[in-house]
Amino acid sequence: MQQTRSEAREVVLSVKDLTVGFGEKIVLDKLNLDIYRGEILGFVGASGAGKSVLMRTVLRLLPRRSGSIEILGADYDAVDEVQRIALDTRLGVLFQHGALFSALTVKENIQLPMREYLDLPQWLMDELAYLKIELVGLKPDAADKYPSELSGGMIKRAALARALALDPDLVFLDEPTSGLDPIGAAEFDELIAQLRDTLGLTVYMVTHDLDSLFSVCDRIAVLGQKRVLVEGTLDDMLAFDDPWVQSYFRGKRARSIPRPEPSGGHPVK
Ligand SMILES: Nc1ncnc2c1ncn2[C@@H]1O[C@H](COP(=O)(O)OP(=O)(O)OP(=O)(O)O)[C@@H](O)[C@H]1O
Repeated sequence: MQQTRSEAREVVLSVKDLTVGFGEKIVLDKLNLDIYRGEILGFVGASGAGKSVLMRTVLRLLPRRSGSIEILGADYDAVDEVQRIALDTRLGVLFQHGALFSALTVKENIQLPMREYLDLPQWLMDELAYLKIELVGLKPDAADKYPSELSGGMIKRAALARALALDPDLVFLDEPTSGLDPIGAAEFDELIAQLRDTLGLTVYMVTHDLDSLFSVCDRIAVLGQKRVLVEGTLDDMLAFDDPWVQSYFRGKRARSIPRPEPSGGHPVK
């Protein structure tokens, strides 16, 4: 039943038989993964399993040995330079720890992708930057602040504003709530869900945060044994017979987090 519904949905990222390695070491081996338009996919796995490697390979920051990656219906290897740049503008990335440029203000950080990809007058880039700042729930006076003057939560929001600078379709978030206190993390999760609903974003979120997985992710994929071990709903995770998956989703921490009702909205689709 679920498969029929998934098949009808538009695939915005399709990874097929992806193999990535460093020297003798194979990190990902014939990995397959699809992400559907409008969903928030939570990507989990043990430390060192290769979550960041996968994200960086999809973003073409790392080379792959074999396999194909289709983003928004286009095969990166088959498009020309102009189409490649156009595709890049439809992707937003929030790297772990925010990764803002410390010598630039929030506004200038947000305007970096605009400068790189668009040819806009300064006044328009200023207006757009203020729009993004508002969109992520920051006050306008954050625009002229430097990253060192911001709290951890504000840095995450500013980095998210930069990821949204070019109005992307697909956003990659690498551990967006790491380092935030539980309230800050819950607010950030709420913001992600809100942006998905209002902007129609598709979100690929690498996370260790069980609260995020339980509260905002529509689907979960687990990386293990160099591939996607299991993907689906929380119930699929709970039913999956693997020691790491069982201890992760049924462990003490997981049990202490209230799960939403299956019919109540987010996690089960
Ligand atoms: N540039 C690189 N050169 C060599 N090995 C690398 C490189 N990048 C990553 N690796 C290795 O690939 C493996 C997967 O790393 P990765 O950072 O993707 O793990 P992860 O699942 O994101 O872990 P974590 O949850 O701790 O962030 C690790 O063994 C790492 O040492």
